[in-house]
Amino acid sequence: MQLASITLRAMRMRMKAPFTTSFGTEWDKDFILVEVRGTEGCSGWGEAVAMKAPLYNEETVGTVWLMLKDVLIPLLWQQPLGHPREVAGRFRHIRRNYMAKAALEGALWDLYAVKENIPLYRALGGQRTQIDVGISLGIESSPDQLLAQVEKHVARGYKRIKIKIKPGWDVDIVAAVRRRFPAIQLMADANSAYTLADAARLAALDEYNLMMIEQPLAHDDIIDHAVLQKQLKTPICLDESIHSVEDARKALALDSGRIINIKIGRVGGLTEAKLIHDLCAAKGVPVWCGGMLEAGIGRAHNIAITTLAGFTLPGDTAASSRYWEEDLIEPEVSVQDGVIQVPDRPGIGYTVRREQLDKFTLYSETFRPAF
Ligand SMILES: O=C(O)CCC(=O)c1ccccc1C(=O)O
Ligand SMILES: [Mg+2]
Repeated sequence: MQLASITLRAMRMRMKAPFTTSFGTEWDKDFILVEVRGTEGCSGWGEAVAMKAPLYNEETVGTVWLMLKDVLIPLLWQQPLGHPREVAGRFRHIRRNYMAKAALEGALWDLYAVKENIPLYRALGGQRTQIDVGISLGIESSPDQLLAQVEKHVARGYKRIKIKIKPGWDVDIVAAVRRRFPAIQLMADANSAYTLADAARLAALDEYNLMMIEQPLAHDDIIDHAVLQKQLKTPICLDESIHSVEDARKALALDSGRIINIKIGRVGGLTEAKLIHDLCAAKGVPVWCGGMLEAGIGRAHNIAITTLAGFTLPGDTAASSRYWEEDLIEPEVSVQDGVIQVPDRPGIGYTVRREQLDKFTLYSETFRPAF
């Protein structure tokens, strides 16, 4: 793969509504887009999912920019790349910075698929032509407001409802949602808001037939999660704690959780995401694709990875219109009866709307190989 240039864009897009988790409220979405250009003029696109502040993990929009510019892009210029699956190896000696790596690797996978004239999901070995999706609903200012959100999205056909919990917004809220919607597939995500001292409170959730409880304990823990899992009937799903297939192997060996949320950005890219998928498939552990409130390009990558056979549970990839007045891609991601039709066009399968991109670009910089 010959590269002519790489352009980074710092983006800011206003969401339709603020999104609140146990770690805070997000309204303006700041993120970085990566465009890799081949020598024949084709482009591949990637989206970095790091937030403005290090609340979900340690990366930020600022650290991603720095890593891409000073470390990762220069590594690409060193020698030509044969195939995008080599990118992860090229970056392996660089510690962490998974979201920065994933954004660049994703753009290279897209460029590769465009040049091969095949859909990205096919390049990854995906088979599904449609995927089931759920939705992640943030913390609201009252239980009634959350119930209204649940009602609205159940009516739209989302196959699974995830609600965010934190101390003080947990058992009563889950009980209220379950009382009103006895039959829906329901789960809760704590974003690391609890400790083992809360085990009894978390065990009280066993009564409500949740599909899983996502990341109840610390973002860097797999030991306490294993202790907690023994006290719960509800399966634990790990999100923040898993950054690699090695992390996944260790967590499954300890029984720290029985389901894994795979986020491409959190694990350093599509290649590592696929390795985690393959490990879990071999062990009969269900996986699903998480979300980071992505705009269209990140959303398209999530759709592509979800076509792998082991993604047996509905993920968090909701419709563009759940987040944005107007997305950056054409067509937008649409959900009908809880299903997304996977686009069969080359690359990510959606067209990037450049005029729309320019509207939300705060700053951009282009890098070229030095000869
Ligand atoms: O709708 C989405 O993209 C998923 C939203 C979500 O749950 C989330 C959003 C931002 C950061 C972390 C998480 C999470 O899965 O923990
Ligand atoms: Mg989560």
